[in-house]
Amino acid sequence: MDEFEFIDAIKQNSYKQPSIIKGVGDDAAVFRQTTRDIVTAIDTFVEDVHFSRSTMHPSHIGYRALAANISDLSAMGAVPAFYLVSIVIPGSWSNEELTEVYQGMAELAADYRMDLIGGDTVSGNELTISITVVGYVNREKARYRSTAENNDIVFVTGTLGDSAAGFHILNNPGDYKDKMFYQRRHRTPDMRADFASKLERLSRVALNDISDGIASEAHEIAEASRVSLTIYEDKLPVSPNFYQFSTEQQHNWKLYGGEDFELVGTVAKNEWETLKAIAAETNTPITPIGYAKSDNDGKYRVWLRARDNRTQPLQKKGYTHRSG
Ligand SMILES: Nc1ncnc2c1ncn2[C@@H]1O[C@H](COP(=O)(O)OP(=O)(O)OP(=O)(O)O)[C@@H](O)[C@H]1O
Ligand SMILES: Cc1ncc(C[n+]2csc(CCOP(=O)(O)O)c2C)c(N)n1
Ligand SMILES: [Mg+2]
Ligand SMILES: [Mg+2]
Ligand SMILES: [Mg+2]
Repeated sequence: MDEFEFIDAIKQNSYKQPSIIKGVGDDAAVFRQTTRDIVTAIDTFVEDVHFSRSTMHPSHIGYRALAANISDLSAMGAVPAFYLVSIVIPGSWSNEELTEVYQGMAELAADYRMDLIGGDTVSGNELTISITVVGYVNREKARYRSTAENNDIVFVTGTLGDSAAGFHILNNPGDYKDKMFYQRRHRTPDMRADFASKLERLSRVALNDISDGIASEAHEIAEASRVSLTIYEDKLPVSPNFYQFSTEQQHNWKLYGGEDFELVGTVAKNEWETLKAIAAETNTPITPIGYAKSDNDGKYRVWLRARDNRTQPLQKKGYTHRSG
């Protein structure tokens, strides 16, 4: 299959989004928008950095690459609409495997009526997938990291540390409780897009998605909003059998593991009940885990409070690609 046959094989025959004017097949795609604001993001996934063939089937690789991007749209409160895929393909990947990568993306895209409207195909040394996503929000309704305020409640969706646990299990085969659950959370993470877009009913909410670990993302909210956050360690939600892992693994995975693609945010106390109602409507577990304070020394810290009330600064560490 040459480049052109490959593009032919992966392209959609019809589009679901009414705003599309030109999809795959020209020099660029065209869509029209008059009333809503457009939200766009890109994330890149590299073999042996973000995924490996030993722990992921090709369809999981596609699924998770698109999932991570939908997660960024969700963190903006946007409804997903389009995606474009740039792929670098090494000779060692077969046509069947590449088709499965795209099928993994298409499976998740179908849940959100997303259309594949373009991309780029080149050969190279490591399988590398960059996905650009486009979504919509109603005017002025994009949700930013920078809007947390004094006395807000800090909340998180779902459970933390499952993806890192799943990655550990895939790399260290053995007997584990809920093995399939953890593997699924790593390979095909749950999306919070429906919950996130309904948050437009709130007058204000700060949002960030958890790709690097809640420690890192909580700092991003604190710094962008110029507030300090206090998080209660024993309130951080974990899955029922998470206790099977060592204390150190639990601590590291839930705070710094990343790739859970849950949402962390802050909301005013008087809108907590509305937030809970939206969570119930969309079957989204949410947990209050702490609070925001503006009375600080200009450092905008994140504090971690242990069960015995001892409070320490939470380090802004997680999975980072470049240091120094
Ligand atoms: N190479 C780059 N060139 C231009 N802008 C960039 C580049 N890398 C990141 N950015 C921008 O920096 C901001 C933060 O990006 P970052 O990738 O940290 O966010 P994220 O996607 O939420 O996190 P993650 O990549 O861990 O999922 C975004 O506005 C992003 O578009
Ligand atoms: C083979 C393999 N090695 C390591 C990891 C773990 N990992 C990779 S990137 C990342 C953080 C998010 O990255 P980004 O900031 O690029 O979104 C994490 C936790 C993995 N999933 N697969
Ligand atoms: Mg990014
Ligand atoms: Mg993000
Ligand atoms: Mg991201």
